[in-house]
Amino acid sequence: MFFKLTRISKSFNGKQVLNNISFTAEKGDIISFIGPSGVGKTTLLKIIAGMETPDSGDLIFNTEPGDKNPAVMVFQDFLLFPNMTVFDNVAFGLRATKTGRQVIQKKVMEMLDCFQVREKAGQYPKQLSAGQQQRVAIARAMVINPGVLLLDEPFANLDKNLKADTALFIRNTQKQFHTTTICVMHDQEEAFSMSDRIGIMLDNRLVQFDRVDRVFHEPLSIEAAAFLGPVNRLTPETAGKLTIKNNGSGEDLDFSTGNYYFRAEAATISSNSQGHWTIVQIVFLGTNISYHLQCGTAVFQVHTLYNGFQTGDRVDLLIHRILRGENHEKNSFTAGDDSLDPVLPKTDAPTGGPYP
Ligand SMILES: Nc1ncnc2c1ncn2[C@@H]1O[C@H](COP(=O)(O)OP(=O)(O)OP(=O)(O)O)[C@@H](O)[C@H]1O
Repeated sequence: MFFKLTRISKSFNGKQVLNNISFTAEKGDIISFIGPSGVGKTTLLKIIAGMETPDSGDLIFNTEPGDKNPAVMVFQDFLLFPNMTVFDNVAFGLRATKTGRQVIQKKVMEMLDCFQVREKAGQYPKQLSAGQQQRVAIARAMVINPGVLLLDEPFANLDKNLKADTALFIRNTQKQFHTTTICVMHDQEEAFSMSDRIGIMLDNRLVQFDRVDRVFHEPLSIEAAAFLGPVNRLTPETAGKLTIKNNGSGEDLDFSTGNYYFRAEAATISSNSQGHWTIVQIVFLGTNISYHLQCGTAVFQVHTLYNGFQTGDRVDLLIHRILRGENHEKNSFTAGDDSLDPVLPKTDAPTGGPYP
């Protein structure tokens, strides 16, 4: 354990913004918290940074952050000093600790090398691209050897391609330095590509905290699954109008519980003029097409590669992988809390993709 939060709660003006948050971070972990706006992600980061005090709960560090290993937070707008060169921006924290000139020169240039902005050392922030500014901001934090690096929306100001590159870059550099890194963000793709573990925050609670693959493939609740993309809830009526493959144990599934569902990507459709399902809408998503299929009053979304279907076509629906999860209100999850067993996911299908 590197540090551990146990049952952290926080309210502002009587409104709860964090409800009983618990998790454990290991040394060198890259952890991202994702969730809708206002669920308390930045507040959580500030509590870890020591900038906010929780109303209740404990934050326990294995090695308490101090001058030699501070908890450093890089904010969304990363606030480089506009009137200082890149070199001086990165050197700022070291100068504040009265480090010698030669040591500063060496450490800063090493960091600029590592973050691939050495040739920008003499330039000012406004002469850099958004991605380069972001890298300088992280270099400025890293040069003072943080015990824990806290990144608030690190991709907020970057375009899509730059987000993907920066996510990989942050992952590789953080693994090289073995710096425990906690991020909060809206960008799911980047969270998945960058992190070892992900926490999903909904309604001011941590509803799932696990390895990236498990968060995606074994959601603990339909709400956690739905946060990552469209899901379709099965009823006895709809389940009778489609084919289910890879149903794992072969146990009878009680669709009347409403606890079974599938992701939009976990199904394929095939042409059948007598099929139960009619394509009622087609939405272009880029690589994939989102087909909206109707049967009676039910409308499901299926994401597949373009395969020439038109609105009004009748089709059959094949589900490759069914998920099971209760409403997260019932499915209370407190990761890292030794006094409680985390609720284990209950999938019926074998774990792991890819979907055929
Ligand atoms: N210092 C404060 N005083 C009063 N209310 C605050 C304070 N800080 C945050 N809040 C409120 O707490 C709630 C959670 O804010 P927070 O910034 O933690 O959410 P978030 O999940 O990071 O949102 P976003 O994704 O939009 O940045 C918001 O309603 C916000 O207005």
